[in-house]
Amino acid sequence: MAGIFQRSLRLRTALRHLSPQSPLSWTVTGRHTPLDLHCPFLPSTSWQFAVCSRKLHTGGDRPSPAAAPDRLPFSRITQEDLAFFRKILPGRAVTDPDLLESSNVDWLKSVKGSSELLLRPQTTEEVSQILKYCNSRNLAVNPQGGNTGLVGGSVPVYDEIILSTALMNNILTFDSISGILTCQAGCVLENLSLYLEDRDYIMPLDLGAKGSCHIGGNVATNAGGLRLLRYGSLRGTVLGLEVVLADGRVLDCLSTLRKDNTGYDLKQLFIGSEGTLGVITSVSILCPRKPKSVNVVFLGCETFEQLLKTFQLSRGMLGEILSAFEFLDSECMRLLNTHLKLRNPISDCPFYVVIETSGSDSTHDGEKLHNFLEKAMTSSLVTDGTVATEDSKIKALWSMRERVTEALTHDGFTYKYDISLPVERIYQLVTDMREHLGGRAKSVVGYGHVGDGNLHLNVTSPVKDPALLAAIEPFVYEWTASCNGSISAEHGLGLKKRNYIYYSKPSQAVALMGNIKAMLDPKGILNPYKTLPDDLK
Ligand SMILES: O=C(O)CC[C@@H](O)C(=O)O
Ligand SMILES: [Zn+2]
Repeated sequence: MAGIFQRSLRLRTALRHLSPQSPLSWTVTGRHTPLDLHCPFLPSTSWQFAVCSRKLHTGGDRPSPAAAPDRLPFSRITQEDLAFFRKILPGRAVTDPDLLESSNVDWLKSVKGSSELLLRPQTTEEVSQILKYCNSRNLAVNPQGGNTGLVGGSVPVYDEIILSTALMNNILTFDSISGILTCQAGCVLENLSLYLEDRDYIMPLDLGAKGSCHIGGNVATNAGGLRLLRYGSLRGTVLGLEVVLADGRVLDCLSTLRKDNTGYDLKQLFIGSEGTLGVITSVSILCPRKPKSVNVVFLGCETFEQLLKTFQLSRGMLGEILSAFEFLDSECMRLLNTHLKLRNPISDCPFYVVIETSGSDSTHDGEKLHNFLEKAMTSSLVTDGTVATEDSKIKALWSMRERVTEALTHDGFTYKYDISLPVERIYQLVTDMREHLGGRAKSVVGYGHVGDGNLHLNVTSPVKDPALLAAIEPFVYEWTASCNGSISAEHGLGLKKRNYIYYSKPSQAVALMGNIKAMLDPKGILNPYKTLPDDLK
């Protein structure tokens, strides 16, 4: 009883900060979590595949394990090739193995290539020269941005040449009337955010990895992140792209127009293509105005049903100011406590919610948030909560959600699933997975973007465990297909998930993807072994 009293007291105290008499003026700052890699290095054979010939719920075959992909017959780099690259990129054709090390391995340290050449172009013209040459010589190329991907798409699998966009980091133009930013692909997302904030705008995209990911990589993977609920996907906010095709031709679709119905919208082909159809060199993007008032609350719910009702209530009562509705479960909280020593800001609950509002009037927003929280509390939807009023606390609250991925890297080997489902089903998969595994895993955690119906299901084990993997897959994919969900909501397919594509796409669609690949990259030199399934190679 005392506990319940204390909980509601805390929320009531928090609500007082939201009264119209004390309007809020919070801002959310610095959400980037430095990437701290301490997980043991895993051998390059650590990926596991399953192949299924068509979508399961339409009556396909059961997937069966397959080996790592065979190295396709690309040429090996010769001294003449090196001389060419050194000539066109003086001092920027890197062969030192120590310098290549971090570009050869992914952020999770689960995929490791053995590339011997890293190219660092600065201009579109240089990218064009590189690809023209590689295409003529049949040299495979791995385009790389900030290398923060989670599906092994951003690193070489064998000895593909790494083409980094790191030095293509200039902002080209910014139109302060319409909020359209045009920049090179290698601009770091956080740098773009800072640039825009000085001009009263923000990026429509925000992710935990913003301190290192590149906008070109974000577009190439159609990254979702924390603001999608409010500002929509990159498919809507990217207005134009400049792309270098496999043979070196430059496709200039760098439009800054909101409306353009002159035939096919070709840029869409490259958004989410994971570097398999072309190398994105410049991006123009529509940016929202910087909100004048940003508020963050952290709430606890007893059941996922209550959490969903809280989401429904927030949509109704907060309306257009709702900018994020994220969740994590108590297992995530345990890992945050254990591995990162982050303290739960409220009392222990089975589920936690991070809600962000972004609006233009702090009094109005504070009032709305106050009424919403009052209603959520009196309807017994939330059992505890806290409201941040200072920057440091706001940052701390966001950390509880943003640093779950980092906490997981300290929990052993992690099997990661990024699933899109009808929102009312998203936690059922976690519950069913726990029951299905019956204690064989170290941790089974669920978190993600409630507002987008996107679950991040992660299963850990002390070491890589093929028997555990066999229990997780294909169960997780069959479960997802049975709800007509997607096996990749926002992380892409990369190397790790590509052979599961048939669970979420009909075979005719996959075949058409193969036709498009063959038309744009007939020799298959761009990011081989990624996105497209083995049976299309
Ligand atoms: O690590 C993951 O599974 C999710 C990473 C990211 O998409 C997030 O939403 O935090
Ligand atoms: Zn996510």
